[in-house]
Amino acid sequence: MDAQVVTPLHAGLPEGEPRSQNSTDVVDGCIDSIASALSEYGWLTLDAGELLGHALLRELAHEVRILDKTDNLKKAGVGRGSDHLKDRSVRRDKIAWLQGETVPQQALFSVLEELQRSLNRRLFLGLNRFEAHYATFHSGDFYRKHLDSFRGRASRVVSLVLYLNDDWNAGDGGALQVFNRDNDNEVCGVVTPEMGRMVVFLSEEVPHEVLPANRTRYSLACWFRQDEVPLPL
Ligand SMILES: O=C(O)CCC(=O)C(=O)O
Ligand SMILES: [Fe+2]
Repeated sequence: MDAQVVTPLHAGLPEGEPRSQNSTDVVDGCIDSIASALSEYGWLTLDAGELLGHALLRELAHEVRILDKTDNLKKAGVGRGSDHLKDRSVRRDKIAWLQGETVPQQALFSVLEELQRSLNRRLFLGLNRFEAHYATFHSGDFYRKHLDSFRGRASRVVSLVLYLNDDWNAGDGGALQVFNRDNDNEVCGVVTPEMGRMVVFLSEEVPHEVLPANRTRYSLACWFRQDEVPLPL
C-alpha cells in the first residue's frame, strides 16, 4: 500500500512557521505521523521545509555542490569493512560523510538527534547513534534495488534521505522507487528528489532503488543505528 496517503505531516506543523529555536517543538509536531506510518507501512515521505527550515535546506544544498565541484566526494562502496566493494554495477554515486563541523551540519544534527530521541520514545527502537553522508549521482548514475541493512548483521535501523535539487522534472530521472516490504516486486511509491522532500523507511525491511539520473542529483542520507558497541564509521 502507498504510504503517501498517511503522511499529512503538515497537519501538525503551522503553515509557514520558521524553524524553531528549539528542535524539540518541531519534531514533536510531526513525530506521531512519522511513527505511525513507519509502523504501518515501513516508510513515508514528507516535506522537510518546516522541520529543517528553508534557509538550512539551502545551506546544505550549497555545501554538497561545493563538495562536488571541488571533487571532495568519493566513489561509494557496497557493504562495510572487508565486504566493502566499489561495485559500479550496483551503485554509482559519490559520497562524503558529514562530520558535523559546519554550522549547517550542526543545525541538522540537532534536529536528527531530536528525531532519534523521539523515535526511541514512540517506537522503542533503541537507536543510539546516526551517520550521515552527502551523495551526488551524476548523469547516468543509479543505485540498484537494495536494503540498507540485513537482519542480525548490520545495525542500521531507520534510513532517512533528504533531497537537495531545485526544479526537478520527471524527465530528469533519478526517482527513488520504494518497494512493498511484503512483496519486493511491487513498487509502492516513487519519490522525486525535489528540494526539501524527505523519505524515511525501515532499513532492514524496505527495498528501494535509485533510477538513473539524467542530470546531477544531490541528496543527504542518514541512518539511525543501534550498535551494542559503537563502531567507528
Ligand atoms: O538517494 C536516494 O534516493 C537513496 C540512496 C540510497 O538508497 C542509499 O544511499 O542507500
Ligand atoms: Fe539505500
